[in-house]
Amino acid sequence: MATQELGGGSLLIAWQLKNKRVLIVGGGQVASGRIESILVADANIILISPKDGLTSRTKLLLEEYPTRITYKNRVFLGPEDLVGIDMVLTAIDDVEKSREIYQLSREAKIPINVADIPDACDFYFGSQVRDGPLQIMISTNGDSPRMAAMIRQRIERCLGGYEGEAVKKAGALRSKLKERAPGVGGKVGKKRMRWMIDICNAWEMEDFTVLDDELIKRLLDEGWEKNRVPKLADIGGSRDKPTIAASPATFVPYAVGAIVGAIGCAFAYRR
Ligand SMILES: C[C@@]1(CC(=O)O)C2=NC(=C\c3[nH]c(c(CCC(=O)O)c3CC(=O)O)Cc3[nH]c(c(CC(=O)O)c3CCC(=O)O)/C=C3\N/C(=C\2)[C@@H](CCC(=O)O)[C@]3(C)CC(=O)O)/[C@H]1CCC(=O)O
Ligand SMILES: NC(=O)c1ccc[n+]([C@@H]2O[C@H](COP(=O)([O-])OP(=O)(O)OC[C@H]3O[C@@H](n4cnc5c(N)ncnc54)[C@H](O)[C@@H]3O)[C@@H](O)[C@H]2O)c1
Repeated sequence: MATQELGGGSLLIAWQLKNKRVLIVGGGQVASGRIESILVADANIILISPKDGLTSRTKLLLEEYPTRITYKNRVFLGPEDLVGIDMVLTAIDDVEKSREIYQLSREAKIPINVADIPDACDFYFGSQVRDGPLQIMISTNGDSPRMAAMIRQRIERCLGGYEGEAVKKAGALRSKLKERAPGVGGKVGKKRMRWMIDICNAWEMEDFTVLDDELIKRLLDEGWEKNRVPKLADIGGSRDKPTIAASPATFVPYAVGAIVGAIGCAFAYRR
């Protein structure tokens, strides 16, 4: 199989911004979208923009997140506004000023995005689908932001609405598993990864959404500890009814569970 030609794109990464300080210059429509993206990433915002230029969406965000956003009712002043800043985003209707802020940020080695000048960006924003911890980014690398938004809508139509919750529960299972079998790499790491892959492959994605603390404990007791891959029903869980306590007599061993799972998957993937 021929490989796709490498090049002409950008590096799509999930930048960890928690507790970092992000300067946003401008308070208009574009800035309000940037504010939301940065709040999602758990960073702190310093917003510089004269009050008369704030849109109602930006004002609402300032009201809703007073401790996460430090607001400065003025224009950008100069290098002093960049002190202690980890990332700069500008969304202002002033190209000269944007370029000036870009130069200052480069000198200070702070990564910057200038909303309307692609060649003054260290990184671009993308169109994104967000569902809890699940984020999907679409980039056309500057070729067509409108088409990026349209492709996002297509992806949204294909999703079932439960994927974010399923991912969140899989995350809860993984962290409980790591508590029982701690350590990075080595034999335990390999075994842990193998078991997580087997569980994810054997379960329907929707099944994860019903996992709670009790079911996670049972899954680890009956699955991880016994080197098995039980299905949701095997641990007393159900997508139709509330959790019931699983008695040892009702526990279906892995082999039977795998056959049922395979049939289930075959149905799930038929469209
Ligand atoms: C994805 C999204 C994310 C976001 O901004 O959060 C985003 N733009 C969105 C929408 C959008 N932006 C524009 C239109 C009008 C129609 C059109 O031009 O297509 C629409 C459509 C609409 O509003 O529906 C105008 C526009 N955009 C840029 C310029 C400057 C230029 O191109 O020179 C101009 C003025 C062009 C001119 O003057 O003609 C530049 C950039 N816009 C990017 C991102 C980066 C490249 C992303 C990529 O290519 O994948 C990049 C390079 C820099 C950056 O901003 O990071 C968001 C979709 C959110 C969503 O709905 O999902
Ligand atoms: N990248 C994109 O996706 C995209 C999409 C649409 C528009 N744009 C461009 O992004 C820019 C912002 O768009 P908008 O719709 O949010 O504009 P807007 O006019 O609604 O907002 C501009 C904001 O910048 C503030 N401002 C102006 N000069 C300032 C300064 N020196 N210091 C601090 N704040 C200042 C204004 O008070 C206002 O709040 C425009 O140039 C627009 O062409 C980019």
